[in-house]
Amino acid sequence: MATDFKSLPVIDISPLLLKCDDPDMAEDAGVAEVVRQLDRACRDAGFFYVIGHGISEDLINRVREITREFFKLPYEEKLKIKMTPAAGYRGYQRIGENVTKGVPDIHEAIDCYKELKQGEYGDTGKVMEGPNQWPENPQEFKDLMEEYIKLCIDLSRKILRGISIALCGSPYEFEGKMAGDPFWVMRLIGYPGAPFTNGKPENDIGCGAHTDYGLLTLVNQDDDKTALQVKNLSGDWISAIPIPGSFVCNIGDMLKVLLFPLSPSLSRIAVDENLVWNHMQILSNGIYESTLHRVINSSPKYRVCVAFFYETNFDAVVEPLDVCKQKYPAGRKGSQVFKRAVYGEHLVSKVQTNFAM
Ligand SMILES: N=C(N)NCCCC[C@H](N)C(=O)O
Ligand SMILES: O=C(O)CCC(=O)C(=O)O
Ligand SMILES: [Fe+2]
Repeated sequence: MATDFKSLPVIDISPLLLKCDDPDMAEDAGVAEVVRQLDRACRDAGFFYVIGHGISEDLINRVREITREFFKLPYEEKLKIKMTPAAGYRGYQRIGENVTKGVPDIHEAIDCYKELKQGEYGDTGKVMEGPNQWPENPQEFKDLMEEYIKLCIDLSRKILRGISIALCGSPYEFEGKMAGDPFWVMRLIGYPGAPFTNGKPENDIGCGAHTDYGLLTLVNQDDDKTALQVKNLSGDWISAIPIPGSFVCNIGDMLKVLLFPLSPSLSRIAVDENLVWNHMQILSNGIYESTLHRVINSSPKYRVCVAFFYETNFDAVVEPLDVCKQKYPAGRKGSQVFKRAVYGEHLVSKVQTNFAM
């Protein structure tokens, strides 16, 4: 994030969706306005709400409700789809099992990932191999989620056409070699309601401050609790107050990489706090950054969030787009920083350190 934003912008992307299959879409006035708003939002906050996205509010709500029902099941039932390294880190994890910066997160979740063909990406890919583990009951669970995933993939690709135009003019920078076969992650997450002590909610950290790993995240959150917080330049936490039917959308580490040029000696994203580059950040030569965010559910009610992460190809070598190097040869802060990251390596290094098992 580059500014002291006090709220997150709302972007109606319907003009972009109308034209997004037209190679000349950038010349359309409606598209140009959406692109301007996306660019502003990515520079200022790295976060924005998306409305006019064409995914029915009914489906968005059903996906959260069926997730809520699953988390209500007895623990033994949930353990039938337990997440383990042998299962490619896919499946159910209990409260406190996911760890962020050494602190257990107060959430439970089902993690699923694009299914990889055996051996497709060598040793790195092997870590993530395995079929997704879906609950047996209710029966429609898997079908509903698979329908939702398809729509999220499609929507993300379209939003990225707009962001691509914002960065370099061509709508297709995030297709082909970079993200023509996009990896994706979906986390179905449940945050217990805050316990009350002495009449005050005890604010457990549902998910500690982090950035997301890939290109673009679509957050589908409960309408009636405010819990997701985004850090601005001054260090204030700005709440992503729910807007029913919207997605909270944010850019991840790979876009950051695409925008900033990495030290040639670094073959993967450095773990140092100040050197963490999101996909989006590398791709954009630092013009866009992935923004720190966290979750605190201070409502007494259980909160559900379905987060969809649209990433580059698993084996994409992400480095600044040529156009970004030309436009911003010295990077955003005036110092030449060359960065490059292999997305799959970044993901695996995260996943392997995310769990206390
Ligand atoms: N696939 C994504 N982006 N998951 C985000 C999870 C963030 C929390 C995780 N423990 C961490 O420390 O990264
Ligand atoms: O629960 C939320 O609102 C967001 C969760 C999140 O940031 C994540 O899973 O990466
Ligand atoms: Fe996140």
